[in-house]
Amino acid sequence: MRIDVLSIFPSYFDGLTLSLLGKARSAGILDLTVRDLRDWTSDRHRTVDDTPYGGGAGMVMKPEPWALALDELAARPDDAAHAGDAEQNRPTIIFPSPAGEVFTQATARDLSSREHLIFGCGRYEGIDERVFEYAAALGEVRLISLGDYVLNGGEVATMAMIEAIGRLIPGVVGNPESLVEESHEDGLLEYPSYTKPSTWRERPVPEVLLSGNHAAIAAWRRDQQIERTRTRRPDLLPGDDS
Ligand SMILES: CN1CCN(Cc2ccc(Cn3ccc4ccc(-c5n[nH]c(N)c5C#N)cc43)cc2)CC1
Repeated sequence: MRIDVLSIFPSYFDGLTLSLLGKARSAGILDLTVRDLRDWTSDRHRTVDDTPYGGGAGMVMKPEPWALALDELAARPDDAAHAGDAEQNRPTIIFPSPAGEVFTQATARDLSSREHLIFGCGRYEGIDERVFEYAAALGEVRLISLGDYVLNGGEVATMAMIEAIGRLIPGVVGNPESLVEESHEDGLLEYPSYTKPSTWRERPVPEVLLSGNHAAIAAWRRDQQIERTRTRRPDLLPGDDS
């Protein structure tokens, strides 16, 4: 998979050279490039924002640098490998946005199957709306929100999405088994985990986990998942219409 990130704060993504994603990049499983949007400006001040038409607080990101950057990234030579299949060749262009669809594990799984993702990290009060229309001619455009709270830009959301997507790419996580029993993978929150010592500061590990009875352990874990989901996230339970 290829991932391109556009941001005016590219160093935000230095953390992606670490740990599992860093190893995946070194192993060639993940081709990730972070670019500074200002590289597509032409004035001395490398301007990317301006005042909003119609008034209002703050600044809006100018469309032209985005269009020039997306033109270049959406047509990178790697796509020539799929020159024959136009649809396969088109990237998925993701703009983090408080006005977007909410990012879930299902979104991560969907996006992890794509060939080429481009993340456009906005700042200020957002990006000129015409950029999203322009980008639709280059690929599938998705406005995606990390959740119902306001961040200062798209970088933190992009980091979270890349981590959630990246760990689903075959070969990134050493033991694919660990991707199965996770919160949200089966629609429920995960069961509690314990390790040595079996009693820690007078707190014992639940007896069933020491029993060796795998059927009883599986049943206890499922019960824990259901109980945790019922008390913490009833909205995830089937039949909940909240
Ligand atoms: C006219 N007014 C109407 C109210 N808006 C509100 C507003 C819009 C953006 C920002 C800052 N910002 C800029 C780019 C950008 C991308 C993602 C996110 C983001 N926030 N929360 C998530 N889950 C996010 C994600 N993912 C925030 C971003 C701040 C405040 C401004 C304009």
